[in-house]
Amino acid sequence: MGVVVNARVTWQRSEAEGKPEEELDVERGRLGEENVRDLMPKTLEGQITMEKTPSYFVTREAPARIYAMSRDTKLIVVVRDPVTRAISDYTQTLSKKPDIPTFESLTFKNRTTGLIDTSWSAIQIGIYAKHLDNWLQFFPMSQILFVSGERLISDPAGELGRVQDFLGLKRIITDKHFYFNQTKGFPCLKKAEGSSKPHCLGKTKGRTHPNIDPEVVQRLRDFYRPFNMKFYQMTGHNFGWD
Ligand SMILES: Nc1ncnc2c1ncn2[C@@H]1O[C@H](COP(=O)(O)OS(=O)(=O)O)[C@@H](OP(=O)(O)O)[C@H]1O
Repeated sequence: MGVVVNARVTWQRSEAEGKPEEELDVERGRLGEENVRDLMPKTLEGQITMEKTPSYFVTREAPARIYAMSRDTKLIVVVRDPVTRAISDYTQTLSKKPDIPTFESLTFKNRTTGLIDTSWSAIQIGIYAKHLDNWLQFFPMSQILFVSGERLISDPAGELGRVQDFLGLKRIITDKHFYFNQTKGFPCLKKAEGSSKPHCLGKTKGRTHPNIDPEVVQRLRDFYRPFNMKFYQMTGHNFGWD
């Protein structure tokens, strides 16, 4: 969640460097593996450094680059229902560019035939099985943890429990760390490290989504179903999106 609660974990967030993530991704691509290490915070013996960039999972070159930097890297990916994910993605773009076409018109290559535009990134990113295939060329499943975005909201401590186990950390973060904030409509931390104040995620997390034509939503559900099934099979985990 971008807030360090466990002192064994140090955090690198790309936005913290003051540049848009896309720009940084390009820059990192040009920099080469050794220099990526230089961008990381200094880590003490026994500490874990985390780095988070949303586009890694869907970037073709990312698995090879990360493997070249450290083949022992543990990978954590938060996934949510790809249909909701696409709408959330669209909502984010809409907040920056209010003049873009409707979600419904961007979804289809041809609305009459119902042909979905899989080249639209909001749709492409949700084909998780395809992206995972790319990672499995370099990393075994045992080094990848998929966190359920839905459970991260309904049971944050439970999901964080899985993360801590995966990282070999003591379960320091428990139910006691969270409360449900009625105004925000999401769980928040009772207090962040070094502060006695509660901490919710920012205004850009948990935006209201626009209403989408239910027929379009259904068409997308049908589109994603086989990819979701494949993904459940590959991960051995039913995320319950269908
Ligand atoms: N605790 C809590 N508080 C607020 N929001 C929460 C929380 N847990 C998960 N979420 C969901 O996180 C979604 C936003 O994450 P992003 O996709 O923007 O993350 S990322 O930084 O781009 O990786 C965001 O998606 P939207 O609802 O579409 O805004 C939230 O649903």
